[in-house]
Amino acid sequence: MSDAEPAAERRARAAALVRAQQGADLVVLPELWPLGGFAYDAWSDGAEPLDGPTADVMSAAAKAAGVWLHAGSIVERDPDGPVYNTSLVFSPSGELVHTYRKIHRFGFDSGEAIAMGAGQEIVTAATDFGTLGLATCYDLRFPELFRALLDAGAQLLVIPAAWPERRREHWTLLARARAVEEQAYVLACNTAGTHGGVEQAGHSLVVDPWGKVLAEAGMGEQVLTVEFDPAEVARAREEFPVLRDRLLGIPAPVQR
Ligand SMILES: NC(=O)CCC(=O)C(=O)O
Repeated sequence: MSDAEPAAERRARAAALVRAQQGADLVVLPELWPLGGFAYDAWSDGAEPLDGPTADVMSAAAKAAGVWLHAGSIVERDPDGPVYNTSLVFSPSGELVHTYRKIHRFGFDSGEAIAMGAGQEIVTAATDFGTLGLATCYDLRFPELFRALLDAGAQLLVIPAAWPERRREHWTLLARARAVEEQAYVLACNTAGTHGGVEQAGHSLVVDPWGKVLAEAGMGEQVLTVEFDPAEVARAREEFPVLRDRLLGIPAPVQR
């Protein structure tokens, strides 16, 4: 995507791509794709409610395709608070069944970190093919969030992102790390093109619970189609039961 593409056109184009995925179980879009992850200037005017234009077209697209749809995230306008970076999950009947407000805001003392509110809730979503654990982009750097998602039953970690090209190695490395660490599938969907002039890395990837990359996109915009068996999560956890050895309550440091 390019900064020059108006949000309405981008929504229509993304909806057509979703509709074309009939037969899939789950479709995932990236973070903040309607306005752009680094397009800070567009956020205030372009923020929308949970029943706004993105939710409308995505609900219809999920229903038309008959798929579970993680529609990436929007800049959510909360009438009673700040804006949030909010992910939307639709059922195959087009119902908005889950939302997740990004917990860790990127930018340190600028950008998202000052323009948006922080989410406060861990969110999982039960589907016919397993429990999704929701996280967004910069969240990927915080393993404690993924441990909390694991404890909440997550088997497939779905991570939309707007991750820049200059840190692409971190993106692929951390996606694999989270898969190995939680013995879960990681479905990491990144933007391509430019957001607010920042070149995006693309390279969406799907990683299995052993850390094997099942598929990885290139840097440009593309639809990545991957077939895998969700039951592999239970098999991996049984065959290599590392999670049983967790120390639930790390001992306090000893003063010497
Ligand atoms: N949109 C983001 O959260 C960007 C995160 C990022 O660039 C990084 O963690 O590096």
